[in-house]
Amino acid sequence: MSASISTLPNTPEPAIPESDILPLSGRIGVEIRNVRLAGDLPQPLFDEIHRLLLKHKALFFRDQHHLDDAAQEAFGARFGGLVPHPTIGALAGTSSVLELDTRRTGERDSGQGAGRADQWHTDVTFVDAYPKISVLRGVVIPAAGGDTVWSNTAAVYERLPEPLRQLADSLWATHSNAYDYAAVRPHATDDDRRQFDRNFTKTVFETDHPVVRVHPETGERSLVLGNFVQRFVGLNKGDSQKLYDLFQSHITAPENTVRWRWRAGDVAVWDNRSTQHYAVNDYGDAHRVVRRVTVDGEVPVSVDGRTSVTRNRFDKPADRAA
Ligand SMILES: O=C(O)CCC(=O)C(=O)O
Ligand SMILES: [Fe+2]
Repeated sequence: MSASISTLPNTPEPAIPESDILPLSGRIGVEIRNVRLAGDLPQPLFDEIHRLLLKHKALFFRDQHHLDDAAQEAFGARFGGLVPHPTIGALAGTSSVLELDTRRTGERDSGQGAGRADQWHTDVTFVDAYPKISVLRGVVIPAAGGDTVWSNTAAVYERLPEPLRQLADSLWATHSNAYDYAAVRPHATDDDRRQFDRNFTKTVFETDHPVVRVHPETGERSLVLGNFVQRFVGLNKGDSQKLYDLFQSHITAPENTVRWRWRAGDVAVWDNRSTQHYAVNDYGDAHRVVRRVTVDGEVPVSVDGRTSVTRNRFDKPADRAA
């Protein structure tokens, strides 16, 4: 006699069925279907989203048109306390939203050039306890272009040749928001430069992070680099640049990345402790607006148990900040 339903072991329904989890590449990123993001998601569903985030590093949800700033913040706050950007602050009327709008410079400039984050980076690594998770919502998306690419820096670390892994384990890097804007933005106007000084770097931070951090939730090791790195501790600029390029070349290798083609209403969530990302700047003058909330992070811990330190934090002198 075949087992009747009532005698089958009691396996609970998964909070997200397998068929709604779509891998987007071999090493990072899944799209999750049929979930309506909100601050009041049932706990089992939220726990599953959190578990998938730790596993896949980046999650993507289409058609979240119901989300406004407050609802995006409410969903983000399920992961922990939200933090505004340390120098730009929060969009008016929100507690922590950062807007990247290609038509708005000045007050709203992210410091990455008129809303174009086209440098490989991890968010806000110039402070010690930088955000652990970012939640980004597509608001205005160009008809073509404007994709974002993420890299899995834990997968990169795991696949480094052993001698490079050992080197990375032993290195520390100084990160700062006061990077060489003119070098990164050769076409920037004097006004752009002044806005950068006035907003993004009105307070300058210099923080030393281990190049390899141990993830506080998974125990995985990942690389902590990206465009806020100034130099490696104990190395000069020239040697630092070569080593940086070497490690970054592994991070930006297509095999370690996922690329998301945005539509308005999409939401991307990434584990900022084990990823870098890059907003592709290929849409000319087309309008693009995205809004981000970030969740307060932990101070990174190195493979030998030491923690990151902010070495320097100072306000720009009045003549630069004016
Ligand atoms: O514009 C994007 O797609 C990404 C912007 C970015 O770097 C961020 O929101 O942290
Ligand atoms: Fe970013």
